[in-house]
Amino acid sequence: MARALAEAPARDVLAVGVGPAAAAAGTATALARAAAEGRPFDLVVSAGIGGGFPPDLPPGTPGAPVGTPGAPVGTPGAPVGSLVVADEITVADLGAETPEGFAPVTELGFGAVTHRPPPSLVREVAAACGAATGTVLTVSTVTGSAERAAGLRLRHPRALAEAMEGFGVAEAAALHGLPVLEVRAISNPVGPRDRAAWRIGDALAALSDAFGKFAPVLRSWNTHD
Ligand SMILES: O=C(O)c1cccc(C(=O)CC[C@H]2O[C@@H](n3cnc4c(=O)[nH]cnc43)[C@H](O)[C@@H]2O)c1
Repeated sequence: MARALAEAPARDVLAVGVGPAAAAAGTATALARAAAEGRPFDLVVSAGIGGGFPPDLPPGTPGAPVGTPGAPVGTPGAPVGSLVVADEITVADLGAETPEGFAPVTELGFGAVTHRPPPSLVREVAAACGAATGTVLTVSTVTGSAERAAGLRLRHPRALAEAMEGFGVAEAAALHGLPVLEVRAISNPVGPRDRAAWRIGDALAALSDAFGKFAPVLRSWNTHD
């Protein structure tokens, strides 16, 4: 989180735990405390590792990997080791199962399922660190099957990645009228559970490298969107 100060902006790094509820509670508490102390934040960044949806390239494309079954051909994805900056932060499993399939809470008449970070900030941060931009889903359960991956991809064709905190952080930021950004370094493919394939160390190294590259953007970014 970054604070507007007369001199260099201050940054606080907070480990808020795993999952949207812990992330929302931790973020909201920190924002409220800072505001009460007269040192409010002006930007909230949710960052961590995440699962990347494999790209579904047209058949015959050289080197085309096997993507998510059921995803429209040509759907982009996020390979392990890559970076994603969310242009949409969407909660994927907040809703109800109905005979017609999953219904998001918005269709039931409640709340929100998507937050949109400021487009210019997304563009500038992604350009600075070589990240792809797209939807990052927030889930409460790490996807562990091809069927669920395919279902998510069908409902969210723009999704590049899934993680577990972004929507919670975004809800807290929205409550405080603050812009939010989500950055994920891809540690594993979204799909059938294969714990041995997770590259957490490499993803954390990529994330820390990315912060070094886009920190100047955060410092100079003004809320002009
Ligand atoms: O299942 C395990 O053995 C296991 C071991 C270490 C970590 C985990 C996690 O589930 C970490 C969740 C943590 O990382 C983010 N994350 C990373 N990849 C994904 C994913 O494919 N789907 C959802 N979340 C993911 C998440 O934001 C959490 O903070 C499991």
